[in-house]
Amino acid sequence: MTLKLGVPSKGRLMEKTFDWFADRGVALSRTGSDREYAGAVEGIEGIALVLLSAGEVPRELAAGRIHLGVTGTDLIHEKLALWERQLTEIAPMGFGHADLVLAVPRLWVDVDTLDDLDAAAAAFRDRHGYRLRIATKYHRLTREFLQGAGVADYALVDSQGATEGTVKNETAEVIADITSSGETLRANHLKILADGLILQSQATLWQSRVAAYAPEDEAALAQLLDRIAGGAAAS
Ligand SMILES: Nc1ncnc2c1ncn2[C@@H]1O[C@H](COP(=O)(O)OP(=O)(O)OP(=O)(O)O)[C@@H](O)[C@H]1O
Ligand SMILES: O=P(O)(O)OC[C@H]1O[C@H](OP(=O)(O)OP(=O)(O)O)[C@H](O)[C@@H]1O
Repeated sequence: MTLKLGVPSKGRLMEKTFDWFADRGVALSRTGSDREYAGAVEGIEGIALVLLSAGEVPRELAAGRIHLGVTGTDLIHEKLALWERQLTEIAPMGFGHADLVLAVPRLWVDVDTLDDLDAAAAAFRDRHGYRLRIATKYHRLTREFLQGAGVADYALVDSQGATEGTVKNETAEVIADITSSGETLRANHLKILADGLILQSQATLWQSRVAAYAPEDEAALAQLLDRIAGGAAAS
């Protein structure tokens, strides 16, 4: 058996994940051609690299097909209702910081809080005959948050990307999406509700509690946890 480590296969999360492990004496690399999803781990024996989409890491951890995985807190909390039973959080990694927020058109001058949104949602329904639409890919987290806030008069619209564009495209009035620099919200004339922070996320290393661990996997894991406990080497 080998200990399977799942990491995002491309983009900002992959590069920063590789740097984070390198700082702890574990070299992750992509092997083969640019387009081949194959990788290698050097520095600790018995670990295999699995390259996959950040969005699929939660499912693979929960199924026990990978032992360790890197992805954002947002994706774990959204996709795994029972994540605390299925996973252990090993280490927040200090990058991939993003806030999941509720945002409304900047032109809605009377709507700055969840209470305002609640009132606006009722007025919207009266005026238009259908519910205020909130576009998001974070269905569970958004529903839970709005339930906690007592906002019920809305309909979720699925948006798997370019969510901020849905307001201009008139397929939604409100969005729940992640923001980092805030540029995308600003460019799309949206503002965050004052109490509209749903979740703060960052890239995190998770361990599956349901995967099978052979003795050699336990040994590789112990070595890796030692390196992580030792922190980043001074560069
Ligand atoms: N602008 C951003 N700044 C920082 N972190 C971000 C940003 N956008 C997304 N993230 C984080 O990166 C992780 C992956 O995001 P996302 O689901 O958008 O994946 P992706 O890069 O589109 O890859 P894939 O489509 O393969 O899943 C999430 O945890 C998210 O919080
Ligand atoms: O606050 P900012 O720094 O502008 O970043 C936020 C944007 O980044 C992510 O989009 P991504 O680039 O992953 O594309 P997507 O919308 O297709 O998911 C996110 O969905 C926001 O749109």
